[in-house]
Amino acid sequence: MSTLSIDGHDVFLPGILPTTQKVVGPAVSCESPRTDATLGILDEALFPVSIRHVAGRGRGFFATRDIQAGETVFRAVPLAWAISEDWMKNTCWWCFAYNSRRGHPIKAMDVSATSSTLAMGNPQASKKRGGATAAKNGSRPSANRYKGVFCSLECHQTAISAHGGQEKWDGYLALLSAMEDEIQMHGSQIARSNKAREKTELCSSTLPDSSQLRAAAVELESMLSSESGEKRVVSNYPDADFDPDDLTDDQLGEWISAVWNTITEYGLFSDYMPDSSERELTRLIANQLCLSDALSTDRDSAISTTDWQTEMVASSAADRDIAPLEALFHVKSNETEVLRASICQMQLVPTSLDGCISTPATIAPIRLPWHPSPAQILQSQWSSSFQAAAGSYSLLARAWERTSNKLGVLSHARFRGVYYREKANSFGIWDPPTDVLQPATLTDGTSYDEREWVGFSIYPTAVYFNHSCAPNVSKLRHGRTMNFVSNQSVHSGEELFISYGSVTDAVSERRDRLRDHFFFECACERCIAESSIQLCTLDGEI
Ligand SMILES: C[S@@+](CC[C@H](N)C(=O)[O-])C[C@H]1O[C@@H](n2cnc3c(N)ncnc32)[C@H](O)[C@@H]1O
Repeated sequence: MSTLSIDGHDVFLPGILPTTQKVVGPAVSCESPRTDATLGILDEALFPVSIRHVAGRGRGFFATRDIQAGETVFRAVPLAWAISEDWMKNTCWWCFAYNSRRGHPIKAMDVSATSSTLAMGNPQASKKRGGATAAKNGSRPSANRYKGVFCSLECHQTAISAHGGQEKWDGYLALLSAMEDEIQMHGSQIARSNKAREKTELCSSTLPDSSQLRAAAVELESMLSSESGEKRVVSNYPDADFDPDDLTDDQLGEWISAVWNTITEYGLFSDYMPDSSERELTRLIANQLCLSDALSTDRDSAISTTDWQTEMVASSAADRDIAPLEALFHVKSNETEVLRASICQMQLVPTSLDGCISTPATIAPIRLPWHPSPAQILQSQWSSSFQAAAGSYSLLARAWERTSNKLGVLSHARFRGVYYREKANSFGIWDPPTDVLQPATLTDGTSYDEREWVGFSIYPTAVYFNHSCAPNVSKLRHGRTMNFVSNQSVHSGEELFISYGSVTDAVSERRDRLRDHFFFECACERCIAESSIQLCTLDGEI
């Protein structure tokens, strides 16, 4: 346990892993993405695109020559994926083929679960078959049998080898089963406490004032120190006139890590059950962590840009069906954007005595500064996105622990490094698989609304497509492969855009949606044009 003294306050720095604990897999951390100004042209013979920086949008794909409508400008394969809860039995876990009526014939069961299923019906059989193995491994067998389904034996075998062989594949299914156990065991209890929490949050008038908050924090801290025999947390209080925009990303990042240390140390939010879409994201992360264990046990993130470029191009070639792990290191993490938005929403310390709660007097814009205590964190109104992240981590970490003898330690930094890269960068897997802009353009007569959302997946080499509400590129999925096809002619040097969602709504709805789901203010040409028209109309009315 480390402590640091700032302005006479002991600042608690927990969460540093003991060196004896093994951390496997890639060191994906919360560092900023590599800027890769040098990514440049990929391979013109293969794809007519380059990656360049563009003011206000970061990196983007640009045409390196004139492109005709209907040309494939890029192709990508996934690094990790998760099938939606609703269609687990109907969607092939490898090629994403969807069969809504009959499901798929090949079922791959979690073998660790077999023993516990037997245990429930026949303890003797359990002892003989699986119980001993589970005991030897030191892991608890799951009560839930997780079954992957496949449309063919070939898909089944390919998935197993992609995961690093039968043992690792079994480990992945065991992890999913353990998550399912956690969901079922804690589900109803957690739903009750979520409801109670919502109720409290609605009654914002019941928020404690600053002296109550301090008293609660001091009480909790003294309770914790008397339990552990040492003084563990001393929190300080920030200046009241603080503006979160004064913080640099690095300062904010430091503060976020400190908050996560407190959250994980005290198991805060461990009673928060993520909703079904968060649970799907958590499964995607589970898949990515298991796959990365198979893909690269010892490699760290220090791969050179040139090697990565070669890998990126190679992974887009037709014979690859899994993206290189290194590509994930280049994906932009959205953590600071999400948390900046949260801080603005946080109503933390009442600054006046008349009961009016103002936006937080929160973080002093200094070194590492305000270290909230568990009581402060629990009594603050964290944004739902923060609760969701902490709840997802807690769910995965509990399941992970049950299978941890194989998987190493899941630190919050490792989880966040993946979570905030995959959260707003994954693509939905839809059936029918064509990303069309107008329902009328569907050739098979299916309407856009009838498309089924069967899961989602991260295609880390394709995340450089920025969004436009009038995109010039459409996504066309062919099995696991995502093809990016121009839907109009594009001149050399122009940027290539896809759409991140429905483009048929009004400008304010589109922008709200992009802000809520993808954490950015859309600055596409169409939004700018339509919002200036809106402003003119408003002016006219006034
Ligand atoms: C999937 S990434 C696209 C690649 C990204 N530009 C990068 O450098 O990694 C999505 C991010 O790009 C930026 N972005 C994409 N489309 C945008 C748009 N229309 N207006 C403003 N920012 C956009 C936002 O920062 C968003 O969070």
